[in-house]
Amino acid sequence: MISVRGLRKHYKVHKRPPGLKAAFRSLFHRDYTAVKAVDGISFEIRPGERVGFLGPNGAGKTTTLKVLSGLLHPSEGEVTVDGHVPRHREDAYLKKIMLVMGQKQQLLWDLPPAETFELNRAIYDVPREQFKQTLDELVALLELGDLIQTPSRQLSLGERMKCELAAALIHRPKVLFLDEPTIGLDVSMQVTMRSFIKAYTERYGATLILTSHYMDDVAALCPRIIVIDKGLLTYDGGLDALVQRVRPEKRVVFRLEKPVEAASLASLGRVVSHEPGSVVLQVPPEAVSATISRALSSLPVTDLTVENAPLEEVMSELFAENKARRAVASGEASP
Ligand SMILES: Nc1ncnc2c1ncn2[C@@H]1O[C@H](COP(=O)(O)OP(=O)(O)OP(=O)(O)O)[C@@H](O)[C@H]1O
Repeated sequence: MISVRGLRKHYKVHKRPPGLKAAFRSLFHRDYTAVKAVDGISFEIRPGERVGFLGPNGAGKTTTLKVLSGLLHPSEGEVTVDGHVPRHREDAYLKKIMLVMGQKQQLLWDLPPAETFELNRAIYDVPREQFKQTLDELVALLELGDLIQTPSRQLSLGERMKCELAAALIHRPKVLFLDEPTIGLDVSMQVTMRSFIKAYTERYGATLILTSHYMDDVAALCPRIIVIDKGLLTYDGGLDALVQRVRPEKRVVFRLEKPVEAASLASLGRVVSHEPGSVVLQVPPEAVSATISRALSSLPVTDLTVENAPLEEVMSELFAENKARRAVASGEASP
């Protein structure tokens, strides 16, 4: 469905030193440097897959999504989506995809979302009957109700994001590019958006590429993740496999009937947190059952759960690993 081979996107950026003299000189002679936003990445995505596209700030995620949706031309490499070359921006292609960027809006500011929906219906040439059916579904699934008749400028951020998503789905795209769709939303709105996106992709067999700095979005939606860092692909595989590779240790969470002394925990494992009513230990996977049986005989345990490390920690550890590897590589490269 999506094929990316050797994609590079380098931006040419004008650089000049500060000061009036430099400003004057730059009128006649401009110096440029290349920003390697994406520097040779390849991946394939099958129809109906949901993939998290992750990386630290400035990694090249948005740039890649813009290339995939045809807004930017690649500097090098081959990209196809469902047999189309995105940069040709054929009508047939634009009818199959959608791009929603959490920080950009397409809703008409002074008019109700219903007007944007109608405009998109006309742009995408959606038959009236299908439009009505899709809109009814979207209104029900996203609980939009009367919001679609309220001027967009009067909507809260979360209400607006729900309407943004609905506007982008009016033509029932098969491929969704979602760039930070839950940014700035409160926790319950994030949950609503996630379950809606999942329901939509399952219902229509749609393919999803999602970027998000909220790991709960990724955990809820994406069995597979692709990580890029400084324009290079550093991981492509299962989310679970990444957790096992980066942070194989397990967290055992014990709920306690009464507080315990810190000294009684030291021999059980690494203490991640210690509260009056609970304690969290980090232990290697092979030591989980032994730790549990020792804890049950020495602590007033009322309940316990075994968990993986939080995804945020796994990702920040991976980014730190990548940074350290780059530092070593550049150290080795320098004389
Ligand atoms: N139009 C542009 N001109 C020059 N450089 C750009 C342009 N757009 C992006 N960049 C640079 O390209 C790099 C990748 O940017 P991009 O927006 O793709 O990153 P990102 O992974 O989406 O980051 P974030 O998580 O912060 O949104 C950054 O160094 C950014 O400064």
